[in-house]
Amino acid sequence: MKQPILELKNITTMVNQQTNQPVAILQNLNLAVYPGDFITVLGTNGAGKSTLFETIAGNIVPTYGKIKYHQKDITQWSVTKRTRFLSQVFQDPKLGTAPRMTVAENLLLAAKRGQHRGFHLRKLKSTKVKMIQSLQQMQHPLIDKLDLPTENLSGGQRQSLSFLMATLNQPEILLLDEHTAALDPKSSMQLMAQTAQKIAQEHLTCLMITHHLEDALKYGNRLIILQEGQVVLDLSQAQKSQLTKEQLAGYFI
Ligand SMILES: Nc1ncnc2c1ncn2[C@@H]1O[C@H](COP(=O)(O)OP(=O)(O)OP(=O)(O)O)[C@@H](O)[C@H]1O
Repeated sequence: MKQPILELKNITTMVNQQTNQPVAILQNLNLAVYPGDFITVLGTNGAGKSTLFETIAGNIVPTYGKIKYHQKDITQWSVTKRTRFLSQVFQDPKLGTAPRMTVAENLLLAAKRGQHRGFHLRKLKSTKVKMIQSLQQMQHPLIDKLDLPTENLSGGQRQSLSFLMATLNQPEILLLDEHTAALDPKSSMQLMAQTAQKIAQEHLTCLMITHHLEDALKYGNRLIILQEGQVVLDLSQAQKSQLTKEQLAGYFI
């Protein structure tokens, strides 16, 4: 029996506790994530999906409950400490990349992430050769853009870079928070294909928030639905392969 990489046990996250109207955003939430899981996360606006990710990433410390990583209690671990095993891509293409730095410099930064070393432009040349080789292997569209400042990229290209940076060091856990939502349909489809390919090739463990029911059904081996801060449905690959988009939509009515 596989052990989970990550476990959320009875997580309750309260806000406005100092007022007379405290609100529980996550309510006694339980979730076990196993190695190689690709979990699509659905839920209506305000269901607590982003709060769940913030809690996993350490930006929010839960009011009650425990978070375990390989059975170790990491509930109080800082965001920085968690970046050793965790990477994120957000909805906003402007997040996740340094705008004035070139694509190559951003990739170099990502490659050095968590290594506590200084940033040496001198090292850029040798690292760039390796980058070009791996981008060529991937037939990646950013191959011609390495010397361009990131702020000059389109939203789709920038998001593609954010994804590349987030997965460069093969994180043990990857969180994708509607990472294709701000893109036009073509760019969104391209990035989603790139995402699925990378996750499959490198056996990454991933949670992906999406509002696209088709994507939630098409990708991943599990599908969960959040409602009022709780996981109300957790479907296996076999269960979700039996579901139609219309049946899935029924859970939201
Ligand atoms: N600091 C806060 N203070 C008060 N309410 C908050 C706070 N942070 C989040 N909330 C509320 O908690 C609920 C869950 O928010 P969250 O962003 O996690 O939802 P979501 O499922 O990601 O929604 P969406 O699909 O719209 O992105 C929302 O009703 C939000 O307004």
